[in-house]
Amino acid sequence: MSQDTVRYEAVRIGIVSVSDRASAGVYVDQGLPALKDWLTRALLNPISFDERLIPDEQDGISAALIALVDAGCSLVLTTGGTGPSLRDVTPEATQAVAHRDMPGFGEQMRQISLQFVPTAILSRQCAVLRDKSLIINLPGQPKAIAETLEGLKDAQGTQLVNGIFAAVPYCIDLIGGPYLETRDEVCTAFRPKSARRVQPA
Ligand SMILES: Nc1ncnc2c1ncn2[C@@H]1O[C@H](COP(=O)(O)OP(=O)(O)OP(=O)(O)O)[C@@H](O)[C@H]1O
Ligand SMILES: Nc1nc2c(c(=O)[nH]1)N[C@H]1C(S)=C(S)[C@@H](COP(=O)(O)O)O[C@H]1N2
Repeated sequence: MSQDTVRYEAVRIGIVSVSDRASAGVYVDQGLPALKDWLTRALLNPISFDERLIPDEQDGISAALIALVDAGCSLVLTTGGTGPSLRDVTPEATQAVAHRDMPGFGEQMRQISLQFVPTAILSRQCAVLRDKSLIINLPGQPKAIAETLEGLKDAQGTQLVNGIFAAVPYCIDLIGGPYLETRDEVCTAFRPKSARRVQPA
């Protein structure tokens, strides 16, 4: 058993790429690889990914989210389908399975994304809780995944605007999930002092 396995709790993460064209094979999906790449770089915990590539259909998206939560995913990230086009229904599908709303994530994502593109204002992305799972919508542009999760850094790596992932580990603590730990060079998780665990040497 590796040191990582001993020290860090395992986490199951659902990743959902919502794209009519990628799911139909018109273009190669870049959403799932981008999500896996960023999460694997950011987290020290061993991750098992449960992935779905599906079209922009509200009922199908909601069904996928419910299945991932029921399968024990503490975190579910979607990418795509958050804009104003008539086919963009990911926020509606997410709200339809919500037990509680977490509006701060959408607010912060739009703030971050405005540092990158003026059209950030067009994203209706949201986050919700369902049972013991946090579900977060990210925009569909593959580059937007790291931008929203990680935030904005300067050339020296100094954080200028916090990414939303900084708040995810503490949120997962509060809903009874595994204790998530991040690599600081990618993302520094914020927890109040009283919630920090001392790691064994
Ligand atoms: N899963 C994906 N893989 C690769 N590129 C994507 C993916 N999703 C979106 N993109 C790119 O980002 C752009 C904006 O994403 P958006 O979610 O608005 O897609 P869309 O225009 O609704 O089309 P579709 O649902 O068919 O991907 C797309 O036009 C495409 O260039
Ligand atoms: N960080 C970031 N956020 C972004 C973008 C982006 O390129 N980077 N694109 C915007 C655009 S152009 C749109 S239309 C909305 C919704 O995108 P979606 O339909 O692909 O989810 O996300 C916005 N948010």
